[in-house]
Amino acid sequence: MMVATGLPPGPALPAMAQTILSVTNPLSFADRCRAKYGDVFTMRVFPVGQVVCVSDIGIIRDIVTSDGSVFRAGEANSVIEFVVGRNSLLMLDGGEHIRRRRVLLPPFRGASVRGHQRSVGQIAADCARWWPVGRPIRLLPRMQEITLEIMMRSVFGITDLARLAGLRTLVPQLLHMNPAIMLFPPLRRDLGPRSPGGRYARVKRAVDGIIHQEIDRRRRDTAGTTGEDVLSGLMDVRDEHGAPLSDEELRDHLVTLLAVGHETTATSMSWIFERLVRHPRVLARLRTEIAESTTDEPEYVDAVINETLRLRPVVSDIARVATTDTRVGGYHVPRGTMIALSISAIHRSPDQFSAPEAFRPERFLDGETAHEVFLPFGGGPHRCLGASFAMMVMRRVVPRIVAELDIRAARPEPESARLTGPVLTPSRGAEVVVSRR
Ligand code: HEM
Repeated sequence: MMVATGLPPGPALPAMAQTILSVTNPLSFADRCRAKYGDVFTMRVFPVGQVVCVSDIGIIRDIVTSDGSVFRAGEANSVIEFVVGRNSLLMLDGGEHIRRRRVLLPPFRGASVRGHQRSVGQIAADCARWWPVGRPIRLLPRMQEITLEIMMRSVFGITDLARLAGLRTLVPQLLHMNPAIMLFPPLRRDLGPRSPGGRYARVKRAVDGIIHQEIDRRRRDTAGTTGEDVLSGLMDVRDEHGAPLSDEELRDHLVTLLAVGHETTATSMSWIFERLVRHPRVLARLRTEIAESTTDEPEYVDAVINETLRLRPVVSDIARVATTDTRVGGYHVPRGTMIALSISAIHRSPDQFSAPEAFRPERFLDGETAHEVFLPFGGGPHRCLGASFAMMVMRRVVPRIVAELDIRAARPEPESARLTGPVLTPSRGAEVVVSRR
């Protein structure tokens, strides 16, 4: 194959204009670029610089399943190391990543995840009970309340009311930081209580304090770590030398799970309702299937979840950095280049899905959808560790809400997708009106 000498072509717009378009209108901007430049093109995005965007399934599969020697996730995620810590899976690649990931896997296997089903459904019902009726509400913050509660109880296993109350206030501040802190590392310096870095450091210290209190409590607990929650599972694991995880590792893993698990799942559930209220036939069938199903998990619930993850994959792009000079799609890509692998483009490609823009959950029941091109949780060594957990949460929360509430759109126009950090969110926060059934 001929190797072109420069980076792939891409839009000539100023970097700031490309940045604004890729945040406010990511799907249609990327579609326009693809239509003009093909499946591999270069965008210029502030503050990263040149980003090679890929929407060819073969290239994506090769990069995602590679061993991390050339295309690394750790480098691509380094911007959040100051939040999640250096032991986080998000910072690692290669052998070290595989070793740590193996240690983290047991609490995320099917049987362990199923243990949380009952409490998850109850948390959803308890939260939804307080939703105001008869006027427009944004579902996104309400779904975030539900998933935060689930993370605190099922993942952290916290029961102490003061700690729960503390995290309820602090976690949103930790995760919704001032974007300037993320973009400009010098701003992270603690220059006193009123500086952005000082405020952030205070929140982080408070969250870490609560996590360490919880870890200490478990270590002191003479009954041992027999809880059902993920933290108990992590405290039980031993590495290949028989050593338990250090407090610092436990903290980094818990904050990572919170950072990547809570908003992704909440946003997916918001998109599910954003789509459902605009597709009354699908909502009606879902309601009937839930009411009449003889199993705990009607197939149609999964089909609705999957169809939403297909059209609105909350992680729309998987990021890697090339750590040596290499080739991508016949182009020379220099070391240090950021690569964005577009899940949303694959999911909406007419080559892979018939009538790709149509919201039609049935496509997941009639065998039309090939497993290899449905990638909402990524693939390869970095595939989402919490995929089963996220699916379990959505399978419990969505039917509970559908069964207990009537939901309609607050406005007829569909919500567009925009980027909030790395997550594809509905532009009006999934605005609906609910009433009790
Ligand atoms: C609908 C919800 C979710 C979606 C769509 C999602 C999607 C993803 C994707 C696409 C990746 C791969 C990133 C890459 O290859 O670089 C990923 C990684 C990850 N996810 Fe999820 N996720 C969800 C929920 C969760 C939950 C609930 C948890 C944990 C409780 C979780 C934990 C993780 C972790 C730890 C990784 C890093 C894995 C590694 O690098 O080995 N995710 N997720």
